[in-house]
Order: sequence, then C-alpha cells, then structure tokens
Amino acid sequence: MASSKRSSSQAEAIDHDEEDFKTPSAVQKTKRTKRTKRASNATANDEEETERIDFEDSDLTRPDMGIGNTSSFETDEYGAIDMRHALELKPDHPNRPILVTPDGQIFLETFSPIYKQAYDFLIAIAEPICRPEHIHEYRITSYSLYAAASVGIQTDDIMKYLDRLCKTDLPLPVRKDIRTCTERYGKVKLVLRSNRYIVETNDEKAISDLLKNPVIRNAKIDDSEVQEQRGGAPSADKFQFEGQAAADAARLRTSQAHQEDGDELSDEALVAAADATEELAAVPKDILDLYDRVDEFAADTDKTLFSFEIKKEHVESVQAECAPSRLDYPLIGEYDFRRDQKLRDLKIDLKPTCILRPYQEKSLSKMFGRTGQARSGIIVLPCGAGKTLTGVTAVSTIKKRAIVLCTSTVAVEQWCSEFRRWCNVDPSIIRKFTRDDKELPPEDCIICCTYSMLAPKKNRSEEAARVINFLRKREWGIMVLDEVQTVPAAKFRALLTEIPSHCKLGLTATLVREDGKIDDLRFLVGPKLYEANWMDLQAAGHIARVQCIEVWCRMTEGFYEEYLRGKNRIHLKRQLCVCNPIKFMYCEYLIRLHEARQDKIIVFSDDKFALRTLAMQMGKEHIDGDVPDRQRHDIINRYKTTPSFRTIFFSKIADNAFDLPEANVLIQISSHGGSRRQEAQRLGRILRKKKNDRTKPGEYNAYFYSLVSQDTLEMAYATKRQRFLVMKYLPGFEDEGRTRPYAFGTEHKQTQLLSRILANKMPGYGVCCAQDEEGRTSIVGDDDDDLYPAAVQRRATSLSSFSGANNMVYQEIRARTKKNECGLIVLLCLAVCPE
Ligand SMILES: Nc1ncnc2c1ncn2[C@@H]1O[C@H](COP(=O)(O)OP(=O)(O)OP(=O)(O)O)[C@@H](O)[C@H]1O
Repeated sequence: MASSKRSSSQAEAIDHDEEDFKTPSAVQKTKRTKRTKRASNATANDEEETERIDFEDSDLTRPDMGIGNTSSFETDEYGAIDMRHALELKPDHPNRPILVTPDGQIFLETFSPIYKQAYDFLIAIAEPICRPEHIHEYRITSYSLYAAASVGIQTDDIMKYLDRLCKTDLPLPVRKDIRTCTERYGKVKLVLRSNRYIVETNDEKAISDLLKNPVIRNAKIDDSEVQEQRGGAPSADKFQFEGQAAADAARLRTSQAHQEDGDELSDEALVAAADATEELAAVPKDILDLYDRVDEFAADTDKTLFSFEIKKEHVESVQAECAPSRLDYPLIGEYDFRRDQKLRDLKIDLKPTCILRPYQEKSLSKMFGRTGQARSGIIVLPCGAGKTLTGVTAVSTIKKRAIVLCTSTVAVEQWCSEFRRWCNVDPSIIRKFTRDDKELPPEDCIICCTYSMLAPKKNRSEEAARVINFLRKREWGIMVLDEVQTVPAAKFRALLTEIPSHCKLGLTATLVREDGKIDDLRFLVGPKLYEANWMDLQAAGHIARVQCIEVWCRMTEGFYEEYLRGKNRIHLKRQLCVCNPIKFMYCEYLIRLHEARQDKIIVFSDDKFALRTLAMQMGKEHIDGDVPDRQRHDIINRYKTTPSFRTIFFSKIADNAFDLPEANVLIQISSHGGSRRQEAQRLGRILRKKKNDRTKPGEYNAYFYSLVSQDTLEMAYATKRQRFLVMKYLPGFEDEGRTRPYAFGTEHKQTQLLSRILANKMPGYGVCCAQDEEGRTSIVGDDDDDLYPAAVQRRATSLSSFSGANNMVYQEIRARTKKNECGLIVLLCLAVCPE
C-alpha cells in the first residue's frame, strides 16, 4: 500500500480554511492567481505558496477592517516577520496562552491549562482561521467585533482580557483599531413592534448619523416622527433571566454533568488546571477573574431613547447600509420575550430527560445571555453535533409562536419529530407545511417548512397561498433558519422580512458559500454568536472520530481513451470519471469489506446515472430526488432499524439534514466539483456520536472514503482536501474479486457501460430526463441491456393513456441544452404515476 499524509499543519480540514473568509474579489483573485500558477506548471510547493499569498490578500486585512498592518516590519526571504524587538514578552509569558500580532492575528496555545476559557473568549471576539491540534490562529475583524458587541462584550473588556491573556503587552495598533471599530457597535437596534419595524438607539450622534443617510431617510416612514423617550431601554440588570424552569433545570443538569469540562472560568478550575500541569507555573492572578464581566450587559438605562419606524420592504437595505462595511452602526436584533404580552405563551418545556451538551448550552447562553432577551444571530456547530436540539431549546425557551425553515421535507420531518422527542408539548401544535401537507395551522403553533415552499412561485395552489398568507399576517416569536448559509440566495432572503419575526436564529455547520454572499448573513440574520471547534468535540466524544481516506482509482483503458478524446466536453469527461469501472469495483469492495465488519454504509453520488447503475447492479436501495417522500421515509426507517440492512445509496438530496446516527462509513463516488461545504455536510452523516462504541480513545470509529479517478479532473478537486490519507491501492481488492467477481469486473459490462455513456442514454442525465425544483427527475423510458433491470420501462400505449388511463400521467420535460443550441426541447412523455 502506498500512502502519504498531507500536511496536517495546514488549515483545519473542510470546515475552516482560509478561503472561507474571502470576499468575492478575494476569491476572484485566488482564482486568477491559481490560473496563472497553473499556466506556469506550478509544483505542489508553488500551490501552497499561492494559498499563502492569497490569504495575505484576503479581506481580513482589507482597510475597512481597521486592524493594524505589518508593513513597517521587515520580512525575511520566506516572508516571516521577526517581531522580537517590537513585542516584549512578559516575565510570566509561558503561563499566558496567546500571542497577538500588530496586524490583529492571534495565536492560541491549545495545551494551556486555560485553553477552554481563552477559546471561549477568542471565539466571541475573533474569527477562527485555522485550528490544528496545537496552535490555533484567529483574526480580529470588524465583523468579529460586531459579534462581540452584540453579545454584550464592551470595548474595554476586549482589550483588558486580551492584554491579560497575551504573552506580550497588547500591540498599540491593535488597541487603537479595536477602539475605532467598536465605538459604534451595539448602539443601534432593530425591533419589531406590532408588526412594525422600529430602529432604536439611545445615542444622539448615532440617530443623527443614521438620518443623514439617504437610504435610511428613504426607508423611514414619512409621517413617523423620531420618538424621544426618557428612561431608555428596560433595565437589563434589574431583569433576572429566570429562563424556563425546564430549560434551566436542563442547563443545571448539564453543568453538573459536565463539571469536569470546566466551561466556566472559576478560580478553582483555573488553579486546579494550573496545578495539574506540572511544567507550567500557576496561572497569573490577573486572568483569574477573566470572565466575571464578559456576559454582563451594561444597560444604559438613564439615557433618552430615540426611535423611528422604517418601511418593511426597506428593512434589508437599511440593514445593509448600517453594516460594518458601510455606515458602521450594525443593527442588533433583540427580543424581550419575557415581557411580550402580545404573543401568547406556548405550553412547551424541555423534557426532564433532555440534557444539553456543554457546547449546546454555551451557544444558547450566547443567544440569551444573562439579560433574558433573545439575540438574533448564528450558531455554528459541526455536522452531527446537535443543531436541531439547540434550535428546539431556543424555541422552548422563548415559548412563542415559532417558524422553522429547512432545506428539505425530510429535514422538516426530523425537526417535527425532534420537537416531540425532546419537549413536553401538545403534538397538535407542531405543524408541517410541505407539498403534501398544506393544512392551515392553529394560531399558536410551531410550524416547520422548507425554504422552497415559501419562495415566490407563479402557480401556487390555493391552500399553499392561504398558509403563506397566514404566516405573513402574524408576528412570530422566533424564526429558526436551519442551514442558514442558504438564506442569502435571491429567492429566499426576502422571506426574512416578509414573515415578521422578533428573533432569528441561524444554524449551520458550514458558514461558507462559494459565491461570497456569506457576509450578507451578518446583517440579514445577525452576527455569529458561537462556533464550536470540531476537534474539541471529537476529543470529548460528542462526535465521531473519522478517518478520511482518498482512494485513487486508475481508469480502465477504454474509459481513459474516451476521456482524453473528450477534450472540451467537460460533461462527458466528468461522467467518465464518475463511472470509471475501477472506481465502481473499489466501491463494491469497500462495501463488502465494511458490511463484513457489521458497519452501516452510505454511498454518495451526485451523478444519478452512476448512483442507480451501481445500486441496482449490487441490489442495494437508493434514494434520489425521484423517490417519493413516503418511500424515502420507509427506506430510511428500515435502514435505521434493520441490522441486516447495511448499505444505502444517496444522491445529493441527503447532503444535509438526514439524521442517520447508525451510519459509520461513507463512500463518495462523485462530488459537486469538490465543494468543501458539500463534503463537510456529507461528512456530517457519519459524524454522529456512536452508540455502544467499542473503539478505544484515539482510534477511529468512522470512515469517509472519497473515490477519485486518477490523472483526471477529479484529482484537481481533490487538491482542496487537506487531511485525507491518500491510498493508491486497496489491499485485498484482487483476492476478493477472484473469490466473488465484481459487478463491473467483466469486459462485457465495462464496454456496455461505456457505450451507454457515449450514446448519452442514461437515466438521470441529458435529454433522457429533467429535474424539477426539489431535485425530482422525470425519466423517459429506455431499452435493451441489463444495466437497469427494473429502473425504467418503455411501454407501447394507447391514446387513452395520454388522458390519464392506465395509471399514466403526462409530463413535460425541459431538457438541458447547451448554450446557443436550439434553445428548448420539450418532450412529451409518459411516466408511471407514483401512486
Ligand atoms: N444533548 C443531546 N443528547 C443526546 N443526543 C443528542 C443531543 N444533541 C443531539 N443529539 C443527537 O445527535 C444526533 C445529531 O443531531 P442533529 O441531527 O441535530 O445534528 P445536526 O447538527 O443538525 O447535524 P446536520 O448538520 O448533519 O444535520 C441526533 O440523533 C440527536 O438526537
């Protein structure tokens, strides 16, 4: 076996690497740089250098971030900066865990006894850039400071605590820039009152700055005077956040259950931690009270409050105008749900058996703080870490009418069942709004629906229109946005204001979009409230320990010849890579290997043709967009409950939201151009904590295989992966094939497959089918060979069938056509009615 490990000291795999934080222009620049490099035959080392250069050019150092620069320092031939003369180490520096550079970079030692506390503080004020095992890298940006301000951390606190944790004095440029950046943050709020959007502040300068801005002036309702009110916002410190009995009880239980995690920075915990670390002396006294004030909310109750109303349809433009990159008065969304007399309380409590995990509790504490008000914002937890329960707890804490938006009907189903599973609640108030379920919900309800059900549509059914009208006419206590990274899409973002909600909670594992619109979320939804570290959760056993392996599959001669001949026919080339018979055989071998170990396996393929071909040849169940909902649920239930049902094939519809805690092996035979977000979400299917796990700490208990056709364009996608063990050969593969031949082991089958691809006769592709919005495909009948024993049938039929007889229905299919080709091909075809 030839194997090699890529540098693990590079950015943390998949969920966080440098490109995640780039603006579109920075991404463009990356692409440009990469193209140039490729043109000049870049070597692997050059590629690494390219990444570094790009990162230095990224938006994190763009001027509006305001954080200092290092241009006045000399660099050596490798670009390293010697700062020993500029930054003097404190005498007790080994006991302080961070180093801050003048350009706002922060390095954190993960082996420090106060790592957890320092981490919690840094994640609240800075963006994680790269979090390998021993030293993490963070960067302070204006957005991260906005997030800090919105959870109540004051400018002075940021500087004081950074200074205390830092091995040197805090560099002056950083001090200056933090002050400049934060002096306006946390001053202006956007609140919803009686279905009207109100901008509020108790800062006179802020109100005059806002009203000088033409966009805001235009958004202000003409006859709405600027209201002045003595006394300002309700006193937060008088407000004791009692929380809901069950939620608090659950938190208390968690705290007790996880005391050893030392999540709160108590003096005893620090001292004990320091004592336990022999090499390190005691933690300096001045950082012992680090957290005493961090969560305190400094409500300025004596000041005058100014407010004015803005038009609903202008909310987004006002939010964008106030963002750090523009007016620099980012709007904070807070909901004083405990005092809201208008919306009736729902009878919902967490069950006493529900025990939150420490990171779930921590993320919710950032949302609710000690003030009891709910802050809008985003919580980032790795896939499988339990975002659903985090959202369910937020809803059950606020106890007001709630709406949950998800990416698929399966996710809707899961949210509904998680509400019933974790809460004492009348099940009749948990409602779905999906294409099969359009019943009008009761007034006080928790409604779960897909984004696409609410997106603008031309021919909406009457029932659906009635439900949407219901949703728009009411105020909602909380709107939970699952997979929040989908929200910036043009057709979804309007939903955030069309359906008025007091508080918005975005949940995601991957705050990444390849189109660079991720920054919009910070004003559309709110700042990032919390982000857990994948490695910490793995080490604590909350998610599985996954071994990621990239398997290089050479191509058969016939396929490779066609691949080389394909030249610019990128679609054909991609198809040949995915359907490479050696890849199919490797996949079959891995399935056999893991089935024999009693593992539960998922095979992923974006390519429906490959998915169906392999699944059918191996006699396995598959789920793609064409499988009706009811059948999907049935297959998933059987997979979850039947021990002998070991392998399931999925198309990209299962990339996220499918909760399959049993699955521990994932084999990916095709991916969407190597998208990191997609891979991270897929990885999430096997990241769930394993029941009855018998592996020892440090051993892997889950496997992610990505099969890549060697010397093809798939190898280029693969270079984006950073922590995969590369295998060019699977030991035992040939022996297994001799004992039991593989489905695509014969030349006959391989030739048959190739000729099908070349003739473009593939269900799932080309003119043979078309996809609708939700990924369902309409298949045209096909003929001859034995690749699809039961998939499709061509039937001779009579004219009466066209009018609905014989269980047949008409379907119009819009075929995918190349640009500039004859436009639209509409096929009239017959499909068997799903019922
Ligand atoms: N505190 C908890 N106690 C017990 N089980 C939990 C807890 N939190 C989450 N789980 C379980 O962990 C599994 C994964 O949770 P969930 O589906 O919410 O993950 P997720 O973060 O939404 O993942 P994805 O992004 O992949 O959909 C579920 O089976 C859930 O019931």
